[in-house]
Amino acid sequence: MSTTPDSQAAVSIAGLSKTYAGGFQALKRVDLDIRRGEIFALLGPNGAGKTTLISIVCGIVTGSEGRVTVAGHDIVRDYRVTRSKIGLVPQELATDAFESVWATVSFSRGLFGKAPDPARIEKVLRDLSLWDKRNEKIMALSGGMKRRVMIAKALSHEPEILFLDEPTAGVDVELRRDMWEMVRRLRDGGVTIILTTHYIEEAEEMADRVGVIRKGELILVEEKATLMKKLGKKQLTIELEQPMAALPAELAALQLVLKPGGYTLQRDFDAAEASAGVAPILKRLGDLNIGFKDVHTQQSSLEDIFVSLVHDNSKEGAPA
Ligand SMILES: Nc1ncnc2c1ncn2[C@@H]1O[C@H](COP(=O)(O)OP(=O)(O)OP(=O)(O)O)[C@@H](O)[C@H]1O
Repeated sequence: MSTTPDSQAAVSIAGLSKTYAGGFQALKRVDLDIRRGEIFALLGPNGAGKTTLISIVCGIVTGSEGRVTVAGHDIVRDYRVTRSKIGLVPQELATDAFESVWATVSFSRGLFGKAPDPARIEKVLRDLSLWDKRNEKIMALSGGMKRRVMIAKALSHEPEILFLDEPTAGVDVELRRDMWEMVRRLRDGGVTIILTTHYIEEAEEMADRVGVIRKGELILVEEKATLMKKLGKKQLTIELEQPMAALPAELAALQLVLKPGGYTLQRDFDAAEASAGVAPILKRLGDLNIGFKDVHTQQSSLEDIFVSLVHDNSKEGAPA
């Protein structure tokens, strides 16, 4: 277990624990390095410790043990420096309802000691489709627009690292897609993104790497693509024209299974063998003159993987 933060990382967390005043341990010796320029998705069920982790890095909550650095700066010793490098979009919409969008976002920049920069604020508002609303009071905006304002505030001081805590909870599909697009643009512009989410689809769509946290423990950190490859499954289903009374030995040798009723053949692949496996099976059926009406494959999603990690793995601990 590492105890020295990595100064090259955007965020380096070493041996971080948090016990709240009542004695509840929300984080247990978490080690995690967030690479510069990546989109990192932190997944976990309710109460797993995601907000606690983000809040510590952003200096809102104090850790009980361990060290965190942001771009090589200690978050406690160099608080002002590290905080100015971070933009935080919290779960709760917290902003002054009576101010205009423009004033709110400009003021936010000022809080970080940055000189006014109307061109920068204009760009942020335009990128978030808020430009037309710049003179409206926050209270007059829809929920989705208010959420955009929260993001604009977080971006107003040009952070290197953006934390998004459940960014699309409760937003409609269109806004969710817009936000994903925007997050990608930010990443392409060099911003490191850390997001927490309940929507596995969001992590699947967006993340370069995924971390899974459960009961305060980081049980897995993996490239999303590797995770899908390692733990993903594919299932091939073949609907036959004529039912089979029993599975012929030639098909059993291909690890096909005959489902009750005799009309359906099935075969499970792990992700590594899946792409190569389907065609030979279909060819073999053709050679044996076995007619089929339909063939489909189903791929397990990150959701299946996540559910199995969080629920089935409680005794074994982290997977290899
Ligand atoms: N100030 C606090 N005092 C005591 N316990 C707390 C405090 N804040 C959070 N907790 C507890 O710590 C645990 C982790 O909470 P946290 O908000 O970090 O989880 P989360 O993964 O972000 O969950 P959610 O997605 O529901 O926000 C929860 O059991 C929560 O009740």
